Amino acid sequence: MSSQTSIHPLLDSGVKTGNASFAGGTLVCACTDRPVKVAVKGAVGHNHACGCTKCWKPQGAKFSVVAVTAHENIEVLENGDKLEIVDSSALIRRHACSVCGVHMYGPVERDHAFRGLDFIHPERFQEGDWPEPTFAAFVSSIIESGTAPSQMAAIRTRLKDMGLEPYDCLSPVLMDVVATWQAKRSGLLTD
Ligand SMILES: N[C@@H](CCC(=O)N[C@@H](CSCO)C(=O)NCC(=O)O)C(=O)O
Ligand SMILES: [Zn+2]
Ligand SMILES: [Zn+2]
Repeated sequence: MSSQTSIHPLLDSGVKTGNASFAGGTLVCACTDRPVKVAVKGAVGHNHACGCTKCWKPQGAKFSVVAVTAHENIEVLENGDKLEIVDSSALIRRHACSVCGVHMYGPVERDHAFRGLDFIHPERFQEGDWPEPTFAAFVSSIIESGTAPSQMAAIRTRLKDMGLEPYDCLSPVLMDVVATWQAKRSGLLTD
C-alpha cells in the first residue's frame, strides 16, 4: 500500500487503547462558528472502522470510525438548527451539520435489530478517551469510493496488522445479532 494512503488519521500510527468504561461526552462538529454540540449521556459500543460510502470520514481517510450508543443517550445541546438529515430513506438517519458536513448522530428508527441505537463518530468527542475501534467493517466498500481493487490485499493486511480484523459486512457478533433478530421475527427462533 502506498504510504500516502490513510486508513484514518487517528489509526495510521496505530490504534490507541481507549477507556472501556467511557461513559459519554460531547460531540462537536468541525465549524469554528456556531459548532453543533451533541451530548452522549452514556456508554458507546461496537466502535469500528467502516469503509462504506455512507459514513462520514475526515478528509483523506478511506475509513470512518463509527460506534453506537442508545438513542436515549443523545441530546442536542447547541446549534441544532444547522442539522439536516443526509438521506431520510436510509436505515441510519444520519444527522449532519449542513455547514461542515460532519455527521453528528444517526438513529435507527425502523423495525430492525439496531432500532433504538444511534451511530456516532467518537473522534468528534471533545473528550479523548473513547473506546478504541476493534474491527473493520465494509472493507470491500472502499472500492465504491474509488480505491483500486489492486490495493485491497495491502489494505486488508494493514488493517490486520493494526488489530482491526477486516470484514466485508459487519463483525460476526453484529451479523449474528441481525440474523437472530430476523429469525425471531419470522418465528423460526423463539426467546
Ligand atoms: N456498499 C455499501 C454499504 C453501505 C452499508 O450497508 N453500510 C452499513 C454500515 S454503516 C456503519 O457500520 C449500514 O448498515 N448502512 C445502513 C445505512 O447506511 O443506513 C456502501 O458502501 O454504500
Ligand atoms: Zn459544522
Ligand atoms: Zn458505514
